[in-house]
Amino acid sequence: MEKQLEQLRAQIDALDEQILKLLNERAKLAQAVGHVKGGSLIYRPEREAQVLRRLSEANAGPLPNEAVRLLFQEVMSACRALERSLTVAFLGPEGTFSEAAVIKQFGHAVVRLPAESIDEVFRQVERGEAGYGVVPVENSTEGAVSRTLDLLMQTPLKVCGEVMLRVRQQLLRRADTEGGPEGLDGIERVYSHAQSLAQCHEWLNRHLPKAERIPVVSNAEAARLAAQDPKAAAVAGEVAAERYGLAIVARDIEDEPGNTTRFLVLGPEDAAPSGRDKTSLVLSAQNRPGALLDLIAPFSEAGIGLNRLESRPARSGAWEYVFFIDIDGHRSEPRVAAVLDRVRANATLFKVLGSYPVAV
Ligand SMILES: O=C(O)C(=O)C[C@]1(C(=O)O)C=C[C@@H](O)C=C1
Repeated sequence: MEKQLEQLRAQIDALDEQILKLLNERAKLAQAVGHVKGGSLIYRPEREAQVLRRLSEANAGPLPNEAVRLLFQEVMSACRALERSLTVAFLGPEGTFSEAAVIKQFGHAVVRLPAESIDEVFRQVERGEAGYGVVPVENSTEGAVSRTLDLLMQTPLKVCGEVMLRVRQQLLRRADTEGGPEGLDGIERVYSHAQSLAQCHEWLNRHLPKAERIPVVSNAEAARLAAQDPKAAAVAGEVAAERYGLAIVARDIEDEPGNTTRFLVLGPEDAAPSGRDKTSLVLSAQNRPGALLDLIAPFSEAGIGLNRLESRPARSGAWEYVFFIDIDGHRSEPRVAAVLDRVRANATLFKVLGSYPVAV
């Protein structure tokens, strides 16, 4: 057996050297691309999406596509960092799902800048303190993040990407609590972000009906508080458990098994076409019956899929609404551009938030 192991490991060593050589060749090409680009934007979300999609299609296994995606996102992250270092702002503190979304989209070779609020993420990118920002926009269980929608209306920034993150909530508690970390005994308080509490509403009703639910600014803050209080637990992600040294006493406690949060990437420009894109818009119609349906009719007439419609009060105090709409396609495709012109002509407010690749 020893002999066999040795032989196999020698083969792995030889392959690792080849992979390393190839990776460095790739890195040199990325550096050359960086020189060709000159002073223009280094981060090209459409190209990164194309690379990841192509490799998923080419993948013959046994590595699953998810692993291939992760590995190559890190390869591109490292290559990109050779061209220029990127700073990405997100809703902090460290250990939140927003940080996990940054890593999923940009890899580890970026500077991650935790911000205190969604407003602050927008401001940091607007002021140029961060090149990009990542903000949550909707959750499959809880719906829209209204603060993000309100800020999107005003910002000069563009949406240049989206990230889909499967959100798994854990119940965390100090490992040294009475009865050991296995039980729920003695939990009088549960801290978490209001959205996470809502996502685990049924589970908490069933397992901790008497515990007080205390909403705090973030899941990471909840974990920090639970680490100081033996009678408390926190609902948060696995990264928060690691960061605050807490035990996971119940796993995957979200009520919806497919619980997913969608994040948007904000930057100075939107993305070029990648072949599979979305466009986000905000518009408003006159305040009369049927006005919205008339306004969006051109999309279905042109066969353009409308995959999200969210309304927010226009803050005019007159029961007027603005509508956030995501459509299939890139704003530069002639078919899409023609319909956008038609819709713009009839809208009282019209803003293209950006076109970007569908999440990979
Ligand atoms: O193709 C480019 O424009 C590159 O800079 C190379 C590369 C890559 O490593 O593949 C790196 C950064 C970009 O965001 C996209 C792709």
